[in-house]
Amino acid sequence: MAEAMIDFQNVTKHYQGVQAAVDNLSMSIDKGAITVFVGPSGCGKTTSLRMINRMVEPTSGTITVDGADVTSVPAATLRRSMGYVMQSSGLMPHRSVLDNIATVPRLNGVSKADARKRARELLDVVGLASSLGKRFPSQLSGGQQQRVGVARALAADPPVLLMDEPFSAVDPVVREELQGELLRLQRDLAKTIVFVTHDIDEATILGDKVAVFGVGGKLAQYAAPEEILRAPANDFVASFVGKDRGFRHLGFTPSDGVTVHHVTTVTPAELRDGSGSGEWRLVVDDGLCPLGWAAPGGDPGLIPGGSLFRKGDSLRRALDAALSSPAGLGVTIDADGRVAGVITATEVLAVIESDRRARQGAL
Ligand SMILES: Nc1ncnc2c1ncn2[C@@H]1O[C@H](COP(=O)(O)OP(=O)(O)OP(=O)(O)O)[C@@H](O)[C@H]1O
Repeated sequence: MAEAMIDFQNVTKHYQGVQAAVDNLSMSIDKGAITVFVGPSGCGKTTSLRMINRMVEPTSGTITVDGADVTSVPAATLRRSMGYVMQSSGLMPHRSVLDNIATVPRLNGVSKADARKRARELLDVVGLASSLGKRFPSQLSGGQQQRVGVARALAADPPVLLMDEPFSAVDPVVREELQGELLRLQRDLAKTIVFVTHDIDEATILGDKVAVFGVGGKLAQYAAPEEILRAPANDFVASFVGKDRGFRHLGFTPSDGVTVHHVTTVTPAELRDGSGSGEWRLVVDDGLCPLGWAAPGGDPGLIPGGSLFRKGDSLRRALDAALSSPAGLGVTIDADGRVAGVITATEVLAVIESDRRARQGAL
């Protein structure tokens, strides 16, 4: 079993005039993992997050971090010991990017030169060019500002990172990029991350565990994302997760049962010079990497292919590859990107169906 880093024991928060923003929350957050708080607006996610670093004080109950009651540490010290990233990056507008990142180390007594050196390293860690260090926050894009926000939160190398809707103000493409970056960073850093979002897709992509909060600040379900998608605890969770949860769940289902078939390949030169064929042929370069498809018949035109599938990918990727292919055949590649064969949509669907039956039988 994973080791706990943060523990909520019967934690309740009443703001004046609000029934209960958080209602008797008890949960244990794993060390070195990403835990996502998700739920509709006003269900107490931010309040729960902020009680961890005492930006908000609970009305009752206890929170411990690494075994110590948070009230045993002065609030300001506690806050500095955890990274905090919020939606509107929260950068200081009149300070350069480097100085923003260096803020907490400076407060902790690190010399200006050392703090800036560390800030420059962190720009690289979050994928920003060092030349951006001299700019002011307003001279960066929204996505870059969020990266700086992450760098600033990491500056003092805190074991715990609190992230409150950090990617919700950027467009979907940048958001996906930032999510990928966070997962990459986390593979190296293994921080204890608590991440708030109201987007269930973001929650299932990022979370090792997901806590679904319901109306009235009650924890409705707390489990691994695949478990929440497969077996929502109640109607509220089921409706929050949405009708397409079955499809999302495929993202966690292995594709072992899908057979990879041989495919006829042809190079662009062979395609130009040769005669037609009665079947779809996969056009490949000299290194056997896929370039596209040649339709049955004599037309030498190259038709762009769909998404690619690697052995070991999820059933969702298998289905994507098969359905997005103009030939109805999902191109399978090996670890080096070379063609390994093709999969058919019919067979992928048959595996999905047998997986569904097996799961129903197990319930
Ligand atoms: N400082 C405050 N004073 C009074 N009520 C508050 C305060 N902060 C939050 N609340 C109320 O507490 C409840 C929970 O708010 P909270 O911000 O924790 O929810 P949330 O799930 O993070 O919502 P959102 O997704 O909209 O940010 C809401 O009803 C909110 O109006």
